Order: sequence, then C-alpha cells, then structure tokens
Amino acid sequence: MTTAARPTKLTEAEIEQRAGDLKAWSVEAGKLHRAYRFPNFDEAFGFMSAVALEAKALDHHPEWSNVYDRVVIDLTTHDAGGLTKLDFILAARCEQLAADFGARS
Ligand SMILES: C[C@H](O)[C@H](O)[C@H]1CNC2=NC(N)=NC(=O)C2=N1
Repeated sequence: MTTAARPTKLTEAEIEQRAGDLKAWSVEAGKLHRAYRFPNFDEAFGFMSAVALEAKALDHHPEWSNVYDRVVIDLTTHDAGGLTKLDFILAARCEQLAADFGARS
C-alpha cells in the first residue's frame, strides 16, 4: 500500500491568494472559518453527512459543531501545523454542498 504525500503548509502569500476564491471564509489563527445557517436541522445534518463523505475521500477532516440549523466549521491541517491546499479544497466543496442543502448564509 502506498501512502499519499501530505501537502505542505502554505505561505501567507499563498493563503491570501487562495482565500480570494472563498470570500465567505475568514482566516483565523491558522484556520479557515465559516458559519452556515440552513433551513432546518434536516438540511444542516444532510450537509454534514455529505461533507463527511468528502472528508473521508480526501482523508482530511473538519473541526465543526452543529446547533439545530447552524453548522460552524474550522479547517486546518494538523499534520502540517497550519493551512494546506487540502483545507481550501474541502472549503470549496463545503460551499458547493451548502448551496445544495439550501444554506442561507
Ligand atoms: C493518517 C491520516 O492521514 C492523518 O492523520 C490525517 C487525517 N485527517 C486529517 N485532517 C486534518 N484536518 N488534518 C490532518 O492533519 C489530518 N491528518
């Protein structure tokens, strides 16, 4: 079995460049941060289930919490001690899936 190479920590300039495509996300203390609100709990949890499948496929996992119709997500790469391209890939997928599940914000 081969092990996928882990991505390296991005520089400040690389983070700034990639963050330009994700206007709704903020960069806070080495993490990408975003709060979503959905029509109800079913949609919020449906979104989380879909993101969980992406996380499994990428072998890259969010820090997140859910209260009823709200989902708060922080993305960082623990192995690299900061942000890597995997965080931006997962954030972009979250944006697509959130739209599918009717996110309001
Ligand atoms: C062995 C396995 O690939 C690693 O532990 C992965 C799993 N998922 C991960 N997820 C996140 N967010 N950061 C990591 O460094 C990480 N490492």
